[in-house]
Amino acid sequence: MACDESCFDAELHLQGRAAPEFHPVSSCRPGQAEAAWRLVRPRGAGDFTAGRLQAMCQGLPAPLAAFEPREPLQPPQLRVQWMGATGWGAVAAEALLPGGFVCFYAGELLADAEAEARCTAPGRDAYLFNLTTAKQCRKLGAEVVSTGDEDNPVYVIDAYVKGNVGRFLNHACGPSFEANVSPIYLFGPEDVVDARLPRVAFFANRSIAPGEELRYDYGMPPEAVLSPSGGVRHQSCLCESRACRGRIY
Ligand SMILES: C[S@@+](CC[C@H](N)C(=O)[O-])C[C@H]1O[C@@H](n2cnc3c(N)ncnc32)[C@H](O)[C@@H]1O
Repeated sequence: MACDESCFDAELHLQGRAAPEFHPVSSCRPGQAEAAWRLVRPRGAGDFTAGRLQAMCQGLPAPLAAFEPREPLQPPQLRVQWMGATGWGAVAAEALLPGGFVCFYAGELLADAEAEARCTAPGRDAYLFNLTTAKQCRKLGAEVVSTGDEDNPVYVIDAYVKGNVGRFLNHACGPSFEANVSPIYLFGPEDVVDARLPRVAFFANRSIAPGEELRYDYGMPPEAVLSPSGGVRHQSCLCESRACRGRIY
């Protein structure tokens, strides 16, 4: 679902630099997700309410702390800015309070295998956001048919070509002062709740001043990314945090 700039929830300042092949889409739904959304709607959806999910998630660590917000999420003003060595980044254009909503992560919704198949170039994986694994879905009380590794996501959001401001958030190793936002799986009341298809929303870990870059820990294990030939790929980290692990993956 490509759409015009009115869909974009951030003030975009691309400063004359093109973000190659990138098309902004609404942050309300992952791009192209409508068909997939219908496709995966569970037969027993009526049994599986957001309220029940919320109850079952108490005490689970983020990002599995799925919840239903009490009030509509109000997106703050963000802007996209050239950060130098780490490319484009997202910056707060207004002060954010701890726990405040930052933005969604939108993109194309893909089955995990299709997302992996797209990752032929180095760095490409960093635009994927894994949704819940079969194991996590079970923790959330859902019955899912496993199609492979229990720790692999069932679905993935790919924001490389289509996405919103969420795809511009860079990585900072955490926990640290620099990793100032966290992603949370969110099951909104207006959706047909499917444990495999949470939305991904970012929230502030602390007070954030206007002009601060927004970064989160991508949390990618060191051997998570393989090249098409099966070798392990690494990407150096430039987060400059005291907690820096030296590599994004
Ligand atoms: C999801 S994108 C973030 C937006 C990206 N900077 C851009 O210009 O489109 C992830 C990519 O940003 C860069 N990046 C993000 N965080 C970084 C970090 N801490 N150190 C080095 N590169 C980083 C890497 O190229 C990575 O593949």
